[in-house]
Amino acid sequence: MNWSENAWQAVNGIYNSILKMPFIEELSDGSLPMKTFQFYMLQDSYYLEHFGRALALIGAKAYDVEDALAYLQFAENAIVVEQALHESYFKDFGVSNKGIIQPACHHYTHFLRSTATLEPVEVAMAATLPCFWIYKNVGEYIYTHHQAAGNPFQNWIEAYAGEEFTVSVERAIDLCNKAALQTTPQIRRRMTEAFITASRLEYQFWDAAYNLKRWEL
Ligand SMILES: Cc1ncc(CO)c(N)n1
Ligand SMILES: Cc1ncsc1CCO
Repeated sequence: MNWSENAWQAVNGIYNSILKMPFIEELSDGSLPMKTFQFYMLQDSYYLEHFGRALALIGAKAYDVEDALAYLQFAENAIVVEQALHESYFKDFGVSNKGIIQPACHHYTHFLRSTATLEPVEVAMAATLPCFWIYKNVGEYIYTHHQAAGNPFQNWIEAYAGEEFTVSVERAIDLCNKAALQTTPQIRRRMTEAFITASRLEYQFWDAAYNLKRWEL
């Protein structure tokens, strides 16, 4: 079993819990309240900015120039392509002020930022992998099992279930497997730990959006 198969097995319970979340069910059938989706989108635009910065740091630290290029391209995509999706939703919502980063987004982005800065590059690669992999699988799951006509979230679903995103995800998985193969058992274990933590934070991110969880003070 390669590193990614083993890591996915470790988060299979988290992934299955994510599929059962009310946020995902209501996103699938189109019934998610618009203000909930709006909260999510605004937080997610902050998330993608910092995710992009973390990917760029990984690109800067990568051992091979090929890996550097891949992560710099992921970084650019996260910031440019995804922001376009967000901008179009912001226009639909009439949002002019994004507000501040709320706790779940703050936690996740700072986990990515500190891991990318302080941990070995292999661990940082593993920390960013759930963002790719869980979203692709959730996007495909919704796309294949829960097509609802006239779903207002169809653009979102198609962005993550799409071919272009799949290519990036497979590349990120391959690069993590290569990194795991070339590193020490100790760092490999830390990669898995970071992968699990990021998967938990994916769950928390949706849970917080569903409950509109803001700073209490
Ligand atoms: C929180 C989160 N994780 C992953 C992705 C996928 O890019 C996203 N847009 N938002
Ligand atoms: C993981 C991810 N999410 C949005 S863009 C991106 C990188 C894909 O190239």
